[in-house]
Amino acid sequence: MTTSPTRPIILASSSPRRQYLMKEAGFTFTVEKPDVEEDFPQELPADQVARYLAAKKAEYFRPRMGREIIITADTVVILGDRILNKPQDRAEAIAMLRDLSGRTHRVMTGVCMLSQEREETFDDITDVTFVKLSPQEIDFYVDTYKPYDKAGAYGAQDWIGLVAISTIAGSYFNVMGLPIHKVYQHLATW
Ligand SMILES: Cc1cn([C@H]2C[C@H](O)[C@@H](COP(=O)(O)OP(=O)(O)OP(=O)(O)O)O2)c(=O)[nH]c1=O
Repeated sequence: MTTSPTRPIILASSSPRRQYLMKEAGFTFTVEKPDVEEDFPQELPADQVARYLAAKKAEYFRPRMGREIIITADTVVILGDRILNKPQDRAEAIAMLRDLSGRTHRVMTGVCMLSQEREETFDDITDVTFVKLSPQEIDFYVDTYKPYDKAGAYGAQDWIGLVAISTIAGSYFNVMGLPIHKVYQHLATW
């Protein structure tokens, strides 16, 4: 039922979760990896960071674009007005999970679609509530799952998502890395 656009799609992402979601939604695409430093201006409001970084990843491909549609994305975790990106090391991962424990945070994924003629950027928000986690549970998770490639130091699809997420308001797949329902809607207009 998925009608892929007539132009080839490049999913420019190294995230296996994004590749999985695009495939399961029925799209045909090739994968390339953006090689971009994921930094952003400090003065940028937290709710614009995901879209900014998605657009930055897409810009990387602009000089080499043919007739494809490039799709890039970026997922950030926002706690209060702090952005939690990927943890640099074990200590930072543990600190992030201690902060997330027993509280509600916001997950934003920004998506950028780029062709030679058109650029579209959008995002999606999911509010996620964690139960309280013990220091032992946090240590176990970090040491076993090594969530260094994940924003906020956790994967909703991992053990911690199963035992710690009490409520989700919004798209679960957005938390995993791609608001696939919005990608589907937007691609129908390309
Ligand atoms: C919060 C959360 C994040 N994540 C992942 C999604 C993203 O892959 C990652 C955030 O990093 P991103 O920079 O968004 O993506 P990436 O570096 O993995 O891939 P690329 O830039 O090549 O597209 O965290 C989960 O898998 N589960 C979760 O619950």
